[in-house]
Amino acid sequence: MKYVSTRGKAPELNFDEVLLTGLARDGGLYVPAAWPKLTEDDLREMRGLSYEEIAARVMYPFVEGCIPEDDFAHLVADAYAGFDHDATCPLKQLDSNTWVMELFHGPTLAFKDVALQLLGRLFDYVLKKQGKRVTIAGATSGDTGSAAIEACRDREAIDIFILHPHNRTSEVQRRQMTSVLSMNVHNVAVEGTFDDCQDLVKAMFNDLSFRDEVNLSAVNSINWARIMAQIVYYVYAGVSLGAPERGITVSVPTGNFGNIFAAYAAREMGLPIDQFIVGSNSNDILTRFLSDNDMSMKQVSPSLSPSMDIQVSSNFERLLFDLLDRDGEEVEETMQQFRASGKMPMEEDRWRRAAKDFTGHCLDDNETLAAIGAIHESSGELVDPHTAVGIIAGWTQRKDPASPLVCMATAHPAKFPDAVEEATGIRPALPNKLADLFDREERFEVLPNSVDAIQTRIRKSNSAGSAE
Ligand SMILES: Cc1ncc(COP(=O)(O)O)c(C=O)c1O
Ligand SMILES: N[C@@H](CCOP(=O)(O)O)C(=O)O
Repeated sequence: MKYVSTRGKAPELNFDEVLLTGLARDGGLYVPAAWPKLTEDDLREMRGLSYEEIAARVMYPFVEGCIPEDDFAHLVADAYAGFDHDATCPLKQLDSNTWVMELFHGPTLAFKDVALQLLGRLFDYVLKKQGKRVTIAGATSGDTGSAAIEACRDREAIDIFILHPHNRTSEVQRRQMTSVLSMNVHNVAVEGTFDDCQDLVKAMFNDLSFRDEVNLSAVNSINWARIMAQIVYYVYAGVSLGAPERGITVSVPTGNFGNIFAAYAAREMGLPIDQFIVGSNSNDILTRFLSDNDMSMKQVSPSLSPSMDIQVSSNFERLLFDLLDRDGEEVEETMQQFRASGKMPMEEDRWRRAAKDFTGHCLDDNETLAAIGAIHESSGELVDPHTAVGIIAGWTQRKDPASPLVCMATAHPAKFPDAVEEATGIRPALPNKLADLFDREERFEVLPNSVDAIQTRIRKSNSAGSAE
């Protein structure tokens, strides 16, 4: 499998290069040169297989040529062995034709574990084979950070720096990151928003001499391997609910567009998906784009679903690449205009193509609280604010009531206990593995929103490491 950049100028890479590279050297994102196909028979044969077996089958074409099939199957099985549900990502029925796919049974209680538990192992495998070390820089609005830290802590060939927006994550999210005291883990609270953190990471990747000096790698969904691992649960949901004979509708609480893009990738591979529903909070740039072709940035406002407090959804560029018929130059121009003017130019017929498959819906904080309450009352389920946004988006926007609606439950309710308690009167307890989270020592430093400050911090740590 070869990978190409959405901006068309970076070299084509194979899987292990893509894994270590993160952002392409031309500023684009890597995608497969062609989508591997799942035939109807492939889908039928997956019925009744375990999550791990389906995962190994779905992902193997993406790594073929770099990792032998047996080794890959072992890495996959090991990645999910620590999940605390036998089905790994169970599907729970909410009403006669709505399912919730629980993606939060990994170590840090969010869907990020599904990809990052595998990524940590893939990094280890490839770095050992190549005798290399990397510095990982990641941006988080709360969940990627802890999942990445958990996946990379104490790994010999990795130093990991995670930037989170100071005072803009939930306390549980912050403590999950900052209470990991491993020597190779560095938490930085940036005086800014998640978008600022993400821009800092991208700026470090675009500084080619810095990225080569420290061997920069990524754990955010700019890294193709993240998307690859997220494709699996859509296939798992689809075959569990009748694929290839029957399609599904998916509803996904969306921020950086990685999760919903993985659903799109699953459809490009052959899984029947009838509709993609994008749920947002009051930071509603994607909903405005899908309803009115208005992709214009506004000031980001903090919400009860902080992991979606975002304006620039990185992975939208991967969809844009397909909407612009894989013309890298046009993608680059469009992205530059978006960054310069704050508004993405999009021709009507291209926008119509996107709006035909994708539907957006946004909820403000009051509606989110009401949603958590209503879902609890009607089904008995406690859901976190992100999941609630996705479920209501699904219920209001599904076009075909006969198509099974699968809503992605992206975080455990105990990650956002204040909102859940306000909405239902019930404070969800942290699972035992995190019961002492509020007693653990924390370590992080606060730095200004400045590339220089972050680069200096990374260099300082690298030179201390090499002096030891
Ligand atoms: C709990 C939760 N839900 C939804 C999202 C949005 O997912 P994505 O960024 O893949 O669109 C995130 C963050 O990414 C999250 O942490
Ligand atoms: N909501 C995310 C933001 C980063 O998204 P990613 O999927 O690109 O890693 C978070 O939890 O940090």
